Amino acid sequence: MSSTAPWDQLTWQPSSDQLQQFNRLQELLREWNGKVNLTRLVEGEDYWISQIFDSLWPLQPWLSKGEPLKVIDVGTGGGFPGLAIAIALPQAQLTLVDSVGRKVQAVQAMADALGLTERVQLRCERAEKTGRDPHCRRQFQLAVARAVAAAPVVAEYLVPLLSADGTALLYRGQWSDEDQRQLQRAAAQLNSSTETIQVQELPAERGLRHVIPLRPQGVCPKQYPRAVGVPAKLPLA
Ligand SMILES: C[S@@+](CC[C@H](N)C(=O)[O-])C[C@H]1O[C@@H](n2cnc3c(N)ncnc32)[C@H](O)[C@@H]1O
Repeated sequence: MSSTAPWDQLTWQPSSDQLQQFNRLQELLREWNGKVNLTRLVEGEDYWISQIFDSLWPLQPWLSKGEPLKVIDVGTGGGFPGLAIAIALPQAQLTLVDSVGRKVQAVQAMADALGLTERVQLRCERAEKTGRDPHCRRQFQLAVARAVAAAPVVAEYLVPLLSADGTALLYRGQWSDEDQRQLQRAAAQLNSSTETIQVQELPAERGLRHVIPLRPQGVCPKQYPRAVGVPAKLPLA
């Protein structure tokens, strides 16, 4: 890592053990990327800024509290933001979901190699199924998704998973007023609402990032998420 650590911009700093785990995760990604196409963001600032920092900057309120927490990462792909969160929040239980079996196997192997087996559970399934499973529905204080689908689609995946006091974090690059209007319409149908948008300029001129928090306003109607494929085909907005 370069001497200008990206988290100098955050209120949270990783411990030396956590830094070692991030380094180990980078080695594991290199190893697994040779077998499964997980991510192209593995080296240098691609890894430290576009993967680790970008996964963690929206979590500062949770990072500073360090309380026990159930977190779900939907569409985890090569393990982001989920594995970075598991390292940064040692009190958290993580559930990572992806529908692609070979990615799930690789991320499970990486979690095991990092000593996270006890706290990280992988599920190979569509998010529409996860949201209807009573073991998952309304169970999570934090539900996150990065680069998975359009925001109204992601909202339909995440909101049914939230506990009454839970928060969904939708990681986005660009964000427009029209995006916000569409998401608000979708959120209302899910009995939830958007909170203040978080904005962060990534270090090393890697662009602007937005995270849109959603909070439940009551119980999510039973019909959501709809059947596999329907949220993406007929987005709520
Ligand atoms: C572009 S990748 C992003 C991976 C990771 N979140 C990241 O930011 O690097 C999107 C991932 O979402 C998964 N995905 C998309 N729709 C899904 C769904 N309905 N259920 C489960 N996984 C889904 C895909 O299989 C893919 O691995």
